[in-house]
Amino acid sequence: MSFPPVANAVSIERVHKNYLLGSVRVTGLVDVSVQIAPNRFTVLSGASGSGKTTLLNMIGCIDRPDSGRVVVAGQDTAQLSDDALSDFRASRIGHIFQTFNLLPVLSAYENVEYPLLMARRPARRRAARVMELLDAVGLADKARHRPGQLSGGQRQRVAIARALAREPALVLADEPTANLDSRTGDAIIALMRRMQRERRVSFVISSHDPQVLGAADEVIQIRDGAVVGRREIAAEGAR
Ligand SMILES: Nc1ncnc2c1ncn2[C@@H]1O[C@H](COP(=O)(O)OP(=O)(O)OP(=O)(O)O)[C@@H](O)[C@H]1O
Repeated sequence: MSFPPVANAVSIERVHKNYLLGSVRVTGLVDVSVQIAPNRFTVLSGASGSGKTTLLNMIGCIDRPDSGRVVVAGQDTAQLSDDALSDFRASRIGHIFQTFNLLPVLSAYENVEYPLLMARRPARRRAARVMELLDAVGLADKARHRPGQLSGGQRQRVAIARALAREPALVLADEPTANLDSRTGDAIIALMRRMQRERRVSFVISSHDPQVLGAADEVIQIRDGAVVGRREIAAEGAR
């Protein structure tokens, strides 16, 4: 399936989100408006508890805002029922997590294949896609290994391949280097950057890792649930 190009990968308009902890209201996001251009490597930065994960969860359709508009890859998410939102999320958004979140009983191959099985892709197309992706992340020779037989960096490579399996418009990564040593983290950042450029996909990453910030096209600073600054590093295509 092909999709028309969109002006913004993400458009967030006046989003508010609170959490209830018992009877206590905890602020997640306060009146956040932000546009994220497509085909870029955008980093959300901020101290612990500032609201990065909450914002990423809004963009990733994992959670809905209390009020405001969330448009992802041209789709106003409020227009979708919960089931349609799950389908949209699975087909258009890839997720990468701090703790990798691979299925431990499946091999690297099967972990990458899983979203394609869910999408009912025919077996031959699945096999070609999985091997192309494992090759792209440098793990073609580890296809039969389970996560427990792989290093942290290798597990994150599998997770990157899995996130890209369905050719999403957007890949979201929540602190993707937090559980890796700095050298492995650097390699993972370089891999994500390369995938972003080669596959013309938008990456939005929450991180306070200086190495991740250093790789960004743009940094969006979050504090106390609000966007407090933006730093443009380079125009798209200029890096
Ligand atoms: N499910 C929840 N229930 C209650 N409060 C929550 C929930 N999720 C987040 N919060 C609160 O919302 C605020 C923003 O949290 P969030 O996880 O978005 O921050 P963060 O910037 O991602 O932090 P970190 O870098 O530590 O992951 C914090 O005060 C947090 O305690």
